[in-house]
Amino acid sequence: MPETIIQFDHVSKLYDDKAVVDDINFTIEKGEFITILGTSGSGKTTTLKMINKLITASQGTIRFKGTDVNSLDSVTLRRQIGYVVQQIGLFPHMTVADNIATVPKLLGWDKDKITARVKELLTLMQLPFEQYAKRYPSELSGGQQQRIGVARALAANPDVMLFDEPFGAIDAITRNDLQAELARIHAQLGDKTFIFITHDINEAFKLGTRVLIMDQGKISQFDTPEGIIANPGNEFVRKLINTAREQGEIWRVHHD
Ligand SMILES: Nc1ncnc2c1ncn2[C@@H]1O[C@H](COP(=O)(O)OP(=O)(O)OP(=O)(O)O)[C@@H](O)[C@H]1O
Repeated sequence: MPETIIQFDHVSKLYDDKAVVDDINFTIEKGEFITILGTSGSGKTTTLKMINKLITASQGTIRFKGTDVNSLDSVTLRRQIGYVVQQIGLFPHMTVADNIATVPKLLGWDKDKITARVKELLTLMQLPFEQYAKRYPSELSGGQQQRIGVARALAANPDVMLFDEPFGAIDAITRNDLQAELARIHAQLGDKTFIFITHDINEAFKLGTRVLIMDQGKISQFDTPEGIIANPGNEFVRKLINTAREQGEIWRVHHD
């Protein structure tokens, strides 16, 4: 049975009377990998930040596991929601292990449990503990730093992970590796819900079990990649798919 984890019910966000998120409705089930795709300024980040209450909705109701987020304490809510952004924000003066252990330490876990968790997460990220635990962020590549950012967000075992363009500043080859790793991690963790913002249609369609497409504060379409390709919901979605197709043409090789 699908189990709803997040629900937006007529949610809007207004700045100076202008709706940047405009009366949106959607439901996310536990264990899904949702990608949010849209042009710059379409309201993706605002939508994501309303889930963990970094931004408060102006209208409507957002439910986390059935409870209105407004009636939940922000700290308690955020403990259940990991958050990864492009500007990773690792603490530069702390080792990799200490960075990953930030939240477990705040929660007062004992030392052995923290070390075991750090080891487990570094293994999951395919960064050997012996080699990486004592390094500082400046001694890692951008892609490795991003993996540590993901490990840190996963440390206290949240139900939901929010990703705001985490691979935006990463080169194409590393980005491809990180996409594959994230898909593997999601599959390996089993019941975690991932919500991932990207500008990149290929990334969105490759990673998402469903893709939520936003345009000017509204949802253009929310469906599986196959469903969207087979049946684009409106002109904006059709344009988006055609643009990706045209870009793909560049790589077509003629053999004769
Ligand atoms: N604090 C604010 N005050 C006024 N307007 C804001 C504020 N924060 C965001 N906006 C506006 O809301 C709109 C949506 O912003 P948002 O960051 O959600 O877009 P986005 O789809 O994530 O864009 P991008 O892909 O460029 O990050 C934008 O037009 C932005 O200028």
